[in-house]
Amino acid sequence: MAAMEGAMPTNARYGRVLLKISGEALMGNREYGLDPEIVDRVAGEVKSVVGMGVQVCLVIGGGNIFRGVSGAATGMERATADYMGMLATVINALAMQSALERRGVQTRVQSAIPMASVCEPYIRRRAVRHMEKGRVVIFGAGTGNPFFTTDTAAALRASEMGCDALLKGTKVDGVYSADPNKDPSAQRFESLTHLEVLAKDLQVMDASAISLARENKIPILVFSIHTAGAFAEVMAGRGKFTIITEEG
Ligand SMILES: Nc1ncnc2c1ncn2[C@@H]1O[C@H](COP(=O)(O)OP(=O)(O)OP(=O)(O)O)[C@@H](O)[C@H]1O
Ligand SMILES: O=c1ccn([C@@H]2O[C@H](COP(=O)(O)O)[C@@H](O)[C@H]2O)c(=O)[nH]1
Repeated sequence: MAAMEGAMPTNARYGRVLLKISGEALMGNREYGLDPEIVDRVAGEVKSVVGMGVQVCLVIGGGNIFRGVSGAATGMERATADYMGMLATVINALAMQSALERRGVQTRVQSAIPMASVCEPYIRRRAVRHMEKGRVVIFGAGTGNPFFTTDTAAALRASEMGCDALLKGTKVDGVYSADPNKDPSAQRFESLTHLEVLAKDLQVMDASAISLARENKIPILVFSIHTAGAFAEVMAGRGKFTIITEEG
C-alpha cells in the first residue's frame, strides 16, 4: 500500500487511489457544461479523502461538453471529434484544479496531449512523485489517443500509478443488471468479478477498462458522487457501492 510522505492513511482501505468522475455528473441539472457548486462540492469530497492520508489522482470525463461519437454522428471525422472530446476533459481538469486549490489542496494537471502553457505533460514518474508529496494529480486528455474513452484512461493511469483501487464516481450508486436510468426493475449488485461484468455486458464502464483493471488486479468501486460524503465513506469500506474484484 502506497503511503504519503510523513502520513499514514487513517481508516482508509487503500493507500493510493484513482477517482474517475464522469463529466456528466459535474453538469448537475444543466444541459451542458459545469455546475460550479457541484465542482466545488466534489472538490470538498476529494479534500476529505486527501485528509485521510490517501494519495489521490483523478480522471474526469468530458461527456458534459463533448463526446466523439456525437461529433461523428454529425458527419465529423471520428478522430477529430475524439480530439475535441479529449480537449473537453482538459477544461474539466482545470475547473477541478481551481476548485481544489481554492480549498487549499495542492494539485497538478498533467495532459496526455502536451499543452505547455496550460499544464504539465503526462510524465509517469513525475506524477507518482507529486502524489508522494500529497498533491492531487488530475490527468487530462484521456489516453491521448482517439477511439478510447476516459474510463480506459482511468484504468490505464491507475495501472501506471500502481493504484490500490479505481473508484468510479458517477450518477448511479453501483452496478445494476441493466442501466437503472432506463430499466427501473434493474437489480443492484453488491459485488462482482471483472469477468462477470464483461460476460453480462454491464455498461457501467467500458469493457477495455474492465479488462485492463482485471489484468492488473485492480479492484473497481462504483458509487454515486452525488451522495454527500460518499467518497470518504467508500474509502473506509462503508456506504453504498458495488465492488468489482478478481474474486467477486
Ligand atoms: N449495468 C449498469 N449499471 C449501472 N449503470 C449503468 C449500467 N449500464 C449503463 N449504466 C449507465 O452508466 C452511467 C455511468 O457512466 P457515465 O456515462 O456516467 O460515465 P462516463 O461515460 O464514463 O462519463 P461522461 O459522462 O464524462 O461521458 C450511469 O449513469 C448509468 O446510467
Ligand atoms: O483516451 C481518450 C479519452 C477520451 N476521448 C474522447 O473524449 C470524449 C470524452 O470522454 P468520455 O470518456 O466520453 O467522458 C470521448 O467521447 C472521446 O471522444 C478519446 O478520444 N480518447
